[in-house]
Amino acid sequence: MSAPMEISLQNPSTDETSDQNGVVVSQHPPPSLILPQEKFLVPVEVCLKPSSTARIDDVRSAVERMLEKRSLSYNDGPIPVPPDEIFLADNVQRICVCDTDEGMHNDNVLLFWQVKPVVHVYQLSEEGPSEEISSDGQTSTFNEWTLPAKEFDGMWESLMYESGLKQRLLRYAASALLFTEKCVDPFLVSWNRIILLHGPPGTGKTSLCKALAQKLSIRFNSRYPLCQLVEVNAHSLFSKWFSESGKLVAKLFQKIQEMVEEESNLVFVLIDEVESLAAARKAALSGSEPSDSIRVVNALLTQMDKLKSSPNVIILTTSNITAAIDIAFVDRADIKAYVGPPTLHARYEILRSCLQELMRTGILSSLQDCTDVTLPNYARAKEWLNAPDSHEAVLLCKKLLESAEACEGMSGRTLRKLPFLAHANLTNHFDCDPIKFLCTMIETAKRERSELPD
Ligand SMILES: Nc1ncnc2c1ncn2[C@@H]1O[C@H](COP(=O)(O)OP(=O)(O)OP(=O)(O)O)[C@@H](O)[C@H]1O
Repeated sequence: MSAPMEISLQNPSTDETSDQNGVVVSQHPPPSLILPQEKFLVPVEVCLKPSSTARIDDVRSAVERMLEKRSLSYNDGPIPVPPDEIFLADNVQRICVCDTDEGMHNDNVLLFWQVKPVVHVYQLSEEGPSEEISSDGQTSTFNEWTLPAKEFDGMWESLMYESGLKQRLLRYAASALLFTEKCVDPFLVSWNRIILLHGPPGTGKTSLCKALAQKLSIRFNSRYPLCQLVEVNAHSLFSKWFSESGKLVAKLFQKIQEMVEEESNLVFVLIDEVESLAAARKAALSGSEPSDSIRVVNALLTQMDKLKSSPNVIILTTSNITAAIDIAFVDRADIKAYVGPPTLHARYEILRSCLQELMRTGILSSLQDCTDVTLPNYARAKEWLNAPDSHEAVLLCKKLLESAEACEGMSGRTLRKLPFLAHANLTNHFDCDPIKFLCTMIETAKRERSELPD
């Protein structure tokens, strides 16, 4: 079997090395140019093996020592554990560098001497969700997870948005937790710890909320060793047994209050389809819904208001309605972010990750002489547009861009399904050449688009 290879059209010169994106990196820092205070903080996330019983502090120190010995550039992505690091090899599942694009201004690369790594060590919870079922025995009113949870592993990285959205949410939450931590007087500076994500169906709003909670549970685990996510389905609170609904809300919030009372707990409350509250209130006011319904909405809003005074709660809400949602607490959301259908850039990245997964699993054949291909990101793909087609990777990249263009208007959910549909459309499942596959995918995309509602 041939060795793993990354695609690079660049040949590094003699005394320079090339990092995983093919960017040429000088091995020699000019220390006189960089002052220590200019170092950029780069999060490094370290996931422990499920079997590991190592102390978090010991692992953190071992990773910090290992990183000090490293002398390459920092890019988002995994860092292999060196085989001679026995303690780390025994305990660590993976080490991942994050958010380096924040610090890359014009240089397009962060060199090791420009960086101060901030190491976060965590272990995934394998408990799974615990579900609370309403007394009709059918609807689940809320799900609860201990974070970071195995189910949400990799979710943050899989979500592709216009640059800035994910970082904006992360920075907002970090500021909110810092203000709370420092006991900033809310009468003087007010902030609510409420986020509303709104936009069309299938654009990843619910996933983004869960992924954000997971990320924060990793980044803030030294301050909050226990993190929980409670997912409330707003619809299910309007039980068909109306008198039950009030009880459901009371039960739900009693549970959340108990979690919040422990000040080392960080609690995320995710309320999906928040517009159903507004709809219920409107219908109740117009007389078409029983008054019990409005009592439930009001009870919920009162409870949410109470929760806001707890410093260790972040409320995440989603809505498919993009027009203003007229309910009191959503008005108070600090961040109201519109999450729209993916742009060309995001579509390319979503399809790139799909293609890589199909190559990794052997469903599609890899490029000649490569067993493990990292396809170029969007910026590099655009640079390759004028390169000659003689290189198979260039051809693949151009086809991938063409596929992303053919998917205009599709939601992230549809895009993630498209490679599956394209595979099912192949006439010969055993001839899995990636370029032919992309041609079929373009056809499939055109057909899917023609079937989209106007
Ligand atoms: N921007 C994106 N990048 C990558 N994947 C995406 C994106 N948007 C959606 N997806 C995919 O679509 C799936 C569905 O997303 P999710 O259910 O979170 O969307 P939603 O906006 O909450 O939908 P709805 O409003 O219908 O509940 C996700 O699991 C994810 O795989």
